[in-house]
Amino acid sequence: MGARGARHAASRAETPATPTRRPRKARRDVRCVNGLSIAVLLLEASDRSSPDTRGRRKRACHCLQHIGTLIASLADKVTSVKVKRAARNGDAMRPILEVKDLTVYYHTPAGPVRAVEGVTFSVHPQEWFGIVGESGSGKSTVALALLRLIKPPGRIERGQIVLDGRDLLAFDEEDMRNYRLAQIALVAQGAMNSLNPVKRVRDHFLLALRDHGVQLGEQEYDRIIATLLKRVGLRPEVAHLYPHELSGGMKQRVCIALAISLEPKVLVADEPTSALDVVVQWQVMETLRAVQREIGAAVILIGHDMGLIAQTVDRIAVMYAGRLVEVGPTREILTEPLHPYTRALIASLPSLDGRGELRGIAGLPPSLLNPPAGCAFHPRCPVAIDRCRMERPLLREVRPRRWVACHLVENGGTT
Ligand SMILES: Nc1ncnc2c1ncn2[C@@H]1O[C@H](COP(=O)(O)OP(=O)(O)OP(=O)(O)O)[C@@H](O)[C@H]1O
Repeated sequence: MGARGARHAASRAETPATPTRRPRKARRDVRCVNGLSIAVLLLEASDRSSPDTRGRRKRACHCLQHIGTLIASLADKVTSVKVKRAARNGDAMRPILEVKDLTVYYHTPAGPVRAVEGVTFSVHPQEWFGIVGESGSGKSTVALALLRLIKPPGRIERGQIVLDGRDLLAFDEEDMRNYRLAQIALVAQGAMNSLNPVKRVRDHFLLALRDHGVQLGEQEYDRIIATLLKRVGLRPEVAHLYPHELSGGMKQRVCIALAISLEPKVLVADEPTSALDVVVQWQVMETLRAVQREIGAAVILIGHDMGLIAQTVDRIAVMYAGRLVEVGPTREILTEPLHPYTRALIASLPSLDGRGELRGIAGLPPSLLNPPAGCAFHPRCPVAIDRCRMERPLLREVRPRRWVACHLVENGGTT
């Protein structure tokens, strides 16, 4: 239970207990529904030879009235469940996060580094959305920009980051500070090194909670911290340790526990398993999956390892040289990649049976100080045509839920 959950639990505990005894009328309704007794009553009612026919008819009529009432109330319940479900589906259809035309440059003495250019995507509630690409393609810059954590010489040049209907780029610094962690939180790349080496784990939680106005007694803090640590598979005693006393995997779990402490709606995880060995990577990903299920957040999972990301996310966005080149459902992207860069990324994955050559991507990613004209991938693209060298392709929806930025991909997704 996070601090928010603790507040809810406290308010529930204050509500006086209500008696659970079922009201008499409802018991009678249930008795009436018993099909056999109704049949008997009706038969009895129609039995003219019976000495108490009128009395039995009356009882049968009452019984039918109850059935009518019960059917009406059941119909109401079904309708209300349907309405609620429709509302929920409607909510699920509405993105929790909409990023539009996000553009971030680093202003260096050599000129602006166009780290992120015109990035547009949306994420739905509880969705796992992956962003993959080679080193230097701008993934971490997107992650930092989503939380407005870009530091000089970096600057968000334009765009919108709409979280649950509110544009974060229009917030003042104080509002944004309140929103971070509470509404959108980051498990940063190398997050384990972001723990303050001279502070115990407990102090990191206290700082985060107090900074967001969670004022509690010491025991209550300890209880919440223990619950958060438990959520990520750590013992409560870990709270009293210093970061250097933790393994890499434990540090990363502490960072995840910190990020979910206020149960944000969106969790951004930038390479959460980099620098961890494969077994610990798997454990950390399991932890992330478990906490996501508990708090119901949408997760943006960022990394360069297409294989690792694809195992987890519902949709993937492929990034190249600061731009998105393809976005779509994971399965479709893996089975039928449309952009030549996505195809090259997938071809570079090792296959399970170990057969087939491992194919790297020829050439190097371009400098973002001076990106090539036209499509930034054209110098490395095996199928580039003249148009690719001159005209930059736009990200277009070529078929439902499939977005591709390539001149060679027609509408409908044929190359
Ligand atoms: N502080 C900075 N000053 C100047 N350029 C920067 C700065 N930070 C990042 N860049 C440049 O911005 C571009 C995008 O970097 P970014 O770290 O976002 O890429 P990435 O895809 O996350 O890479 P990696 O996977 O290696 O973290 C790169 O060309 C990088 O050199």
